[in-house]
Amino acid sequence: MSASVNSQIRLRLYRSLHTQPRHLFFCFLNPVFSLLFVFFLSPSFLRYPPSPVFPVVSVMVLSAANWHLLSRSAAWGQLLLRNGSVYTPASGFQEEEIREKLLAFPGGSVDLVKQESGIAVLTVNHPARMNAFSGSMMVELEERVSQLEGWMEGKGLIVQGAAGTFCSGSDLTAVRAISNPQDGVRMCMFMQNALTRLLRLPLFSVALVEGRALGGGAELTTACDFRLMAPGSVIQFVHKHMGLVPGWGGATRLVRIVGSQNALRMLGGALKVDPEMGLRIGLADGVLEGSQAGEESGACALLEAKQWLGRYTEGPAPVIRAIKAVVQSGRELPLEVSLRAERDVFGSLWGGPVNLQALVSKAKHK
Ligand SMILES: CC[C@@H](C(=O)O)C(=O)SCCNC(=O)CCNC(=O)[C@H](O)C(C)(C)COP(=O)(O)OP(=O)(O)OC[C@H]1O[C@@H](n2cnc3c(N)ncnc32)[C@H](O)[C@@H]1OP(=O)(O)O
Repeated sequence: MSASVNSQIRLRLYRSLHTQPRHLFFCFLNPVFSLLFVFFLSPSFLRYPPSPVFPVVSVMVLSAANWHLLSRSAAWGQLLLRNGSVYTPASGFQEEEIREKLLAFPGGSVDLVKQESGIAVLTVNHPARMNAFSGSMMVELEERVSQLEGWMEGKGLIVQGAAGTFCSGSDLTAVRAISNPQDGVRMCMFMQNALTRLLRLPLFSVALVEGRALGGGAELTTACDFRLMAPGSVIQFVHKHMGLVPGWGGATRLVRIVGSQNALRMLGGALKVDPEMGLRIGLADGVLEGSQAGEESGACALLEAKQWLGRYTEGPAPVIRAIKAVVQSGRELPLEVSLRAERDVFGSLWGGPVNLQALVSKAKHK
């Protein structure tokens, strides 16, 4: 197993022990049961006089196996519980039920193209409805995030909308059909899981905002590390006008990006944030030049976004992914847990091929 995979597992173990303290209890209980089993059921105890060899050797073997399994099981437990999700079956969230329901509202697609360069492009594709998320697109988004989680060569991700506009939120046809609170909350949990996992991916992600990012579309932009806005584009949390607040995690992430005062203004006033305002409040990380109009503009914007992202994704994948991993820990974890995670990620790189190569080449950072 590669060092970076190992460090990912350890990182998940930290998260798991932090967010699921009961794992600590099992870590303790499992060895205790093993010891009881060895001492009272071992053949040497069923004989007289008892020989110490079997229990001692068994305790040693079981302790090693226990440690290995337990440290892995907490991590893998977290992985099995859908790797970085907020809501799990343990917290009463039945993902399959809402998935079935969402699939009853088809239309559009969420397309993923992974490139050799380590940059992937995720396209929200439903132009007839300004790229609104149908139910099946929500399910597809979650599937694409799973694919990206398994993509060990990935360094960067561009999230865009098809046909020159970003995304107009939930498809109102689906919204009307599931307008009861129970289904609404389950849809919100499903999307919170998918978008949280999107933001936690160990690669640099950027939302390429052309045209409009409305409602859930505005929330999607906050699930990326960066936002690049094209001239004339708008990010607008229209939820207030819908008698709602954001539910896909957009408010929580927005506060972390622009601060609570700006978030209050944006949500309270359903403000239309243009590129200039986006830059001023820290929502946008860059504005595209985008002089091109018509059909060509989308391809140009994507090319520009790739070049913009290139300054962060230039270099070997393990290093790029490690950088995102330590920043992600700092974003989410308590100080001491994050410091330990940083130590482990650091340890996975120190003395590794890239590090040794850099030492040999005596790089100067002028
Ligand atoms: C759960 C709530 C929240 C969330 O998930 O967090 C949401 O996201 S709720 C959805 C919020 N979004 C909206 O309310 C968008 C409503 N639409 C508009 O404001 C406008 O359509 C537009 C996006 C500003 C575009 O306006 P314009 O350029 O004038 O085009 P059209 O209005 O003609 O739109 C073309 C076509 O697209 C359909 N459309 C647009 N958005 C949606 C949507 N979210 N759901 C379903 N359909 C949508 C629009 O109805 C037009 O279709 P036709 O009428 O069939 O031509």
